[in-house]
Amino acid sequence: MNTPLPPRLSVSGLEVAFGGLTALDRVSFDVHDGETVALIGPNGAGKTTVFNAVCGLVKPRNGTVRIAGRPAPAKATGLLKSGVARTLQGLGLFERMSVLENVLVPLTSLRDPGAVAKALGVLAELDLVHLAARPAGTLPYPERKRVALARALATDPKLLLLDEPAGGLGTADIDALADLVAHVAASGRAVLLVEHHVDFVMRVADRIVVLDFGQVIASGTPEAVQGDPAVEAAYLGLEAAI
Ligand SMILES: Nc1ncnc2c1ncn2[C@@H]1O[C@H](COP(=O)(O)OP(=O)(O)OP(=O)(O)O)[C@@H](O)[C@H]1O
Repeated sequence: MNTPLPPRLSVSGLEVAFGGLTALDRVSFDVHDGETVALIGPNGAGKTTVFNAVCGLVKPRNGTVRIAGRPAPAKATGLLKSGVARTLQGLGLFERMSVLENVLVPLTSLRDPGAVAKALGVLAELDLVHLAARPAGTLPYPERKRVALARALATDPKLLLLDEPAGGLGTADIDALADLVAHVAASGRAVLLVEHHVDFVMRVADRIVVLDFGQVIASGTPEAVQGDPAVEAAYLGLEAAI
């Protein structure tokens, strides 16, 4: 009999406090290979803190983060080696460096001998080759977002963490992004994304985990979560009501 594989990401009983503020309270969820999970919730619900805890940027008071059954490494290079890549809300591009140089950064830190070929490959996949020599800071926002995504995909991660990937994009770019995320998941990768854009979430997520005041108040398929009274109450009065 085959032993089932552990989830690509398993967050269990996560508790994070900032001084007297409990930012995460016993948060648990899994993300499996080939699955896209969206983490949603009102402002301040704790979504970014989950990402930061997964990446070792904040230390939980309690709970565990496991990547493919092993404790998550705390350092950036360790995470890359474990097959984890992340995009940031603020993109975090090196503005004066070229698009190609930005995408090379994680590959170089892994001392990947095929770095240039891989970077060019991912730039081609994201229709960015023609911009490879341009300083990242000179590009329009949607292209800069694509560069950040290319940089995250360059190391061929098994788990991709996307922080507000649809934020600031127009309809056509969001459509293209949704197709890309579907393609990434269909290739067997696990995707965890934080997002406020409800239509995008409903379109790409296999499952949604809803946070409010640091607690998971609902989780399930987009259809199940959409009709959940606790979710409606959490969003009550907010423009982004799901
Ligand atoms: N470094 C920090 N020091 C103190 N408090 C923090 C810190 N980081 C986050 N918090 C607090 O923790 C709570 C959760 O914040 P977090 O940024 O994770 O929420 P979020 O759901 O990502 O919000 P948003 O949708 O606005 O990005 C908030 O009350 C926030 O003010």
